[in-house]
Amino acid sequence: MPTLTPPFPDFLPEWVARQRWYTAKGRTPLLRRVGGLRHQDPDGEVGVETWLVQDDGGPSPVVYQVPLTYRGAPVPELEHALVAQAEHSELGPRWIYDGCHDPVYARLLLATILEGGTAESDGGAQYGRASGHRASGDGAMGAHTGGEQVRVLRGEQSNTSLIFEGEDGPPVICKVFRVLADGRNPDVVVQEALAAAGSTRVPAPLGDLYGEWTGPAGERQHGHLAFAQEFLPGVEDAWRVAVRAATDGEHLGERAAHLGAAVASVHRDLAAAFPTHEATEPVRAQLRATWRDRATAALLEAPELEEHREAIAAVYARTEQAAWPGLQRIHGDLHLGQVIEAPGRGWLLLDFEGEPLRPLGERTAPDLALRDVAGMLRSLDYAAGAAQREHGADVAADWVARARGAFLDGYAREAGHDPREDAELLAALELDKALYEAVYEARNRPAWLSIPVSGVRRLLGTTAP
Ligand SMILES: Nc1ncnc2c1ncn2[C@@H]1O[C@H](COP(=O)(O)OP(=O)(O)O)[C@@H](O)[C@H]1O
Ligand SMILES: O=P(O)(O)O[C@H]1O[C@H](CO)[C@@H](O[C@H]2O[C@H](CO)[C@@H](O)[C@H](O)[C@H]2O)[C@H](O)[C@H]1O
Repeated sequence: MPTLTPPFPDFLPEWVARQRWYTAKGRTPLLRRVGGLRHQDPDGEVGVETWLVQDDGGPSPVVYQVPLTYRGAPVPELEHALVAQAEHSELGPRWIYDGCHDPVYARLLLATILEGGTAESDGGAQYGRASGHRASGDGAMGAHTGGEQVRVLRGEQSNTSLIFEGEDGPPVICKVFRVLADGRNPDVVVQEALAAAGSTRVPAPLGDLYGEWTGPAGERQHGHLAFAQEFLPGVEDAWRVAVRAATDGEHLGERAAHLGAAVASVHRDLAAAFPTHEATEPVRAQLRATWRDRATAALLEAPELEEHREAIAAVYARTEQAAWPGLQRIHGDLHLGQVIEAPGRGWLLLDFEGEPLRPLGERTAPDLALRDVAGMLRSLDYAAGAAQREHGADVAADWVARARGAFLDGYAREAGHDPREDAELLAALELDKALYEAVYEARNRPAWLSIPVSGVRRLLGTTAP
């Protein structure tokens, strides 16, 4: 049995702990291999292996996907992605890299998806599946022959996205899910359903990788490992557009209204493609209980909000008297960073995975479409906060209110009803989102915590948006 010195337990947990996608920041991962597989490098030179590891060191067990490549010589361009340098008892010195940054892994992944390949592994098989949808302007998806340039999308993310651009086919973005959940990933399921319904508000899904691993009780679990879709090069996301506008003192105006209309159109298609439910009293009580539980958990992680405990409960209680619209499938984690502006196509929505900190069952359950509206309203507030924080901008006092107003006007026109008519619900959902954000920032970007904390305080000053 060949051995590696140092062995994986000596370097992998420490490397995982430093990754942006590691969910239990500040703790030491306690990793256990629950699946994985070896890929065959067509040139037989680079070892490619995906590790699926369960971390028992956090508040609850999390399964991570860690693709690694093994090379016999260092690659200077991959220095930033070096996981460890080790000695293999048979092969000699090995440089071990984060596979997502290594083009050899990236091309194998895309080929497995687009060619519908199967790979056997110690934890069960992995299957690639091409979706049959086509990127706009070009149909030749199978023409990806491996000659394209591959790069990793930069920026703050909970997953790792690889971009393939070249002359072999239209550009593709392939998201490698870092945190795995037992069940089909909503990002894949929802985008596929919207594309099948003919929605023009999402990029074309191109295919996915599905795999198996061993669950905590020794049971077989399975879910999506990666998702490939049409990549729209050179586009800007709405977050950049909004922060720049806030910094430059420009109002978003019609652009915000179009954004509202795009969200309303996706909601209409989601309501047609997935089951809808009436918000019966037990359902309402259940949703309120979820908000309250989340608030309790948020106060533990952001203790500066503790003094608002009762005021928060009062905002939720006010929804008891309100009329509730029906529940439907929604985006679930909608913010400005999830929307891109594509030339000639307008705003497109991305990333239907839901809030990564919530359990999968909660993320896929029908919910109020207003939750997404609340997410965008919060995000416009964030954009102003970021313009001040990051760019020292003196954002006009009415910038946020006008952007939010225009967004809601556009939504109302397209949807045929105005979310402002559901003021109590919208306030509760904005508060729930701001509390989620406080937890997210406390864990990931403590320097930004003041943005959602001020948001919570502002929301508690009034119940109207
Ligand atoms: N199909 C696409 N075309 C162009 N850019 C994209 C596409 N998909 C994602 N992006 C860019 O990547 C960013 C992150 O994508 P997202 O799906 O939100 O990943 P994550 O789950 O890691 O947050 C987006 O904000 C956008 O800028
Ligand atoms: O895009 P993700 O699915 O990883 O979403 C997570 O990270 C987001 C930060 O990138 C976080 O969004 C918060 O910050 C945004 C600015 O960076 C802001 O536009 C959003 O309104 C705010 O919620 C998101 O909550 C989190 O789930």
